[in-house]
Amino acid sequence: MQVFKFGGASVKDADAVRNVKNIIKDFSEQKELVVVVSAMGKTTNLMEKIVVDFLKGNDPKKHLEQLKTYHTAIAKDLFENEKASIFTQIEKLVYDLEIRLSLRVSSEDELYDQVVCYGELLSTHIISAYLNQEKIDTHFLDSRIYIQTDDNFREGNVDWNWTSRLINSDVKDLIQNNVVVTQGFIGGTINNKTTTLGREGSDFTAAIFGYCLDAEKVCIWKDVPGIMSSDPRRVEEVSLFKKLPYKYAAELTYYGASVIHPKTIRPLALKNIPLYVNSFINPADEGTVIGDFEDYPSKSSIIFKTNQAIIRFCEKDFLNVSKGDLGLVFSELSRLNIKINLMKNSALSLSICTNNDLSKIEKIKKLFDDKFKIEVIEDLELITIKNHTEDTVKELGIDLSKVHMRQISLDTYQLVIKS
Ligand SMILES: Nc1ncnc2c1ncn2[C@@H]1O[C@H](COP(=O)(O)OP(=O)(O)O)[C@@H](O)[C@H]1O
Ligand SMILES: N[C@@H](CC(=O)OP(=O)(O)O)C(=O)O
Repeated sequence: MQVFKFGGASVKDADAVRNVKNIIKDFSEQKELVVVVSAMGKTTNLMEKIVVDFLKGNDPKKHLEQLKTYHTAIAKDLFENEKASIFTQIEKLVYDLEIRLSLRVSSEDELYDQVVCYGELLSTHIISAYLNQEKIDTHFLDSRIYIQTDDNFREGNVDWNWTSRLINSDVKDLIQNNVVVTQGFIGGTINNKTTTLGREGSDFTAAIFGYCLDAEKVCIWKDVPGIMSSDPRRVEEVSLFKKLPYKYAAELTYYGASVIHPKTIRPLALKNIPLYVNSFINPADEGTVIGDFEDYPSKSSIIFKTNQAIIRFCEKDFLNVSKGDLGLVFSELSRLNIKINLMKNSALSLSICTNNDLSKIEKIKKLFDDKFKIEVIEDLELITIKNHTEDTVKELGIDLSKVHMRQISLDTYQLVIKS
């Protein structure tokens, strides 16, 4: 069996959905298939606006209306029968969401997950109904019942044992006669609360299904030809990696290559399941395959990680920083799930480059205000060059006097600059 994943860009309008249908149709005649789908276009950003509006006490009606109009317009273009049940389903989902907003929750993060999931629920309802209309026998699967997580809202941790058992108990049978369509990005807890797996987490969902079902391969369909030496939106001259070892791909995603979610590689590598990255624009093209390959690429790749901040813990009263409870700093960073993307220490300070999550940074400031003088620099970008050469560094044309942090090793060159 195989797992396909289609992200927001691949289902952003009716023509895009028709293209996805053609890709599935070509394939589904011969094979068992699970299709993981994200929210349409930029819907998740809109869902986040609904949450923010609601928390500010503003009426989210305008955004709810936008949500309904966008999905209804796509459905109108796709469905021949204007009385098809999908139209009632869209209305009902948006109505449910409105009710959901008024129900009690124990935290803002919990509310976020209960709301944001509607993007994926809308897209999968539309796509599975459309595939059925197009005579592709399709089963709609609610992934919240199968992907079991803890209640760490906004970044649920997968319970692999239950998830694997639940997926195996049903999905293996379902794929015999149907294409199974399910949501990326969302899971559920033992108390039937919805959780999410972290922004852009649908790639990870595909890897979870692939792992649990011992897939022959997982294929994520993107708007690029595959994994390139850099983000083609940022760098003009890029080349395609045809083959990548799991470890190299894991490194690229760790440094911030947004083309694959960082959690995707591990489950697949553990079972030696190849991950294909293909273009939904040119589906017949070769793309990239990530697998158990020996050869580490030697060409340079440049990775941009935006929305970064530096937290600098500086000495107070000339006390060497290393005497100032560094162990405690690391344990609090870990407790707050603050990821260290780059780190540098000196006699007088410890600097950490991390994702610019203001609420977490505020917590750190409060915790260590008495021990260190804490400085925060925001609006930064972390640039990583793998296999750097003098030329690749020069081509970036960065004024080194404006660099906030720099680290160079034999095969990796990293710097943090104002974005
Ligand atoms: N090394 C890279 N190779 C290819 N694409 C990259 C790379 N780094 C970043 N990207 C970006 O990733 C985008 C695809 O990922 P994303 O937009 O998250 O897809 P989706 O939402 O469909 O899952 C591309 O449009 C490209 O701009
Ligand atoms: N819809 C979610 C999950 C996701 O993975 O989306 P995409 O596949 O479009 O990156 C998000 O935007 O975060």
